[in-house]
Amino acid sequence: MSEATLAPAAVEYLDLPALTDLLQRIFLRHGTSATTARVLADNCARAQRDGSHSHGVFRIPGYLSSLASGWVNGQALPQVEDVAPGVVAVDAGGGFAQPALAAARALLLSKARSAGIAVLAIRNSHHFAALWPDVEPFAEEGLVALSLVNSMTCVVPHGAQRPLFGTNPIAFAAPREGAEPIVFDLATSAIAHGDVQIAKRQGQQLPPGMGVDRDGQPTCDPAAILDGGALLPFGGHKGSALSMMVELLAAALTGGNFSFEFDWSQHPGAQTPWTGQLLIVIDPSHLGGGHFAQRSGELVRQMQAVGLERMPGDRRYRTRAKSLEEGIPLAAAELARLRALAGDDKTGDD
Ligand SMILES: NC(=O)C1=CN([C@@H]2O[C@H](COP(=O)(O)OP(=O)(O)OC[C@H]3O[C@@H](n4cnc5c(N)ncnc54)[C@H](OP(=O)(O)O)[C@@H]3O)[C@@H](O)[C@H]2O)C=CC1
Ligand SMILES: O=C(O)C1=NCCCC1
Repeated sequence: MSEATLAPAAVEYLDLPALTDLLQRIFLRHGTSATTARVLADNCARAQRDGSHSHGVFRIPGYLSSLASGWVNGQALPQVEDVAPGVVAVDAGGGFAQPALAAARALLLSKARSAGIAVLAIRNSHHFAALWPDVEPFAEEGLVALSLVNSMTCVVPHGAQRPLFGTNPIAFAAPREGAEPIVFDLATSAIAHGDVQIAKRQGQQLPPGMGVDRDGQPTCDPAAILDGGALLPFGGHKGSALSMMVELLAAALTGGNFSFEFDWSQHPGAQTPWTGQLLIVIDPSHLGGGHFAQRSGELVRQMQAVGLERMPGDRRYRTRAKSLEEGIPLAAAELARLRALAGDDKTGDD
């Protein structure tokens, strides 16, 4: 059937509280604690609201199969350690990274405000989400935040023969006077693993330069990358160096696993990387005369004056505004699957 004769997929709209509630009930029904269900649902619903499609509801089956396989502990109680005036550590207990961050957040914030800078080292944790939700709220409170998390071996270091690094994202958020925070959040691979999975599902080819097949040959076929192939770092040796830095800061520094160190082969269905995460939070009121938000606003104005039309984060903020106005669009079939997973549809297959 040609595209022109295809009926548009049916779409339904939920507001943020309704989607969060639905996702929370799914997590609860599949073995997480109430806190973990609340934190993950909030994270995932906000990703969907902002159009972070590779890390929104697309991830729910992976969360659930990882829980079902016993790979990740949905009941873990994060242990927060007050290490030094500017250092907080958390042992996530083999649970998710986001509840660990939530448990340590107040202490991290008060240390950053009093010392000017504070570091949070999360270890023994699973991060399966977008990274911007971890940093953006700090910038909304006037702080600068940087976070790094490593994932699972699927990226060939520049100049190497086989994969070793994860897709290892870096997210940064800074306050800006009179506007939303400046935020970027990017995988250090040429493309996120989730986007390769989505391309495969949709039968699309990738642009050149994203990955290699099982023989190390360049390919645009997402299936060849996922089936024994690998991704490449973005920007050659430069992205590769940043990915190495993420391994060092998110794993070696926190006490977490490198992307190549965990073995999930005995847990069919496991998809969540068991690694570590680092967050650095700076209170700019201690530095630079305390005018950081004005200065960042000035920088953006100058970037616009030389022709910049789109800042990192603009697409998300636009999608967020549209979602708040119209509701969060979800394919009707996807929403039906989510409702079945929550037990809302007693005839549904979950
Ligand atoms: N948990 C994990 O282990 C992993 C998670 N991820 C997540 O995957 C997600 C997607 O990553 P990735 O595919 O690298 O992200 P993208 O390449 O889509 O975007 C990266 C950043 O660049 C911005 N951007 C994109 N296009 C432009 C442009 N033309 N001009 C200016 N800025 C632009 C984006 O802003 P905007 O958001 O507004 O589009 C975003 O901040 C991230 O949320 C990341 O955290 C990735 C790897 C591993
Ligand atoms: O898209 C990615 O790349 C990843 N996202 C979640 C964790 C695994 C890697």
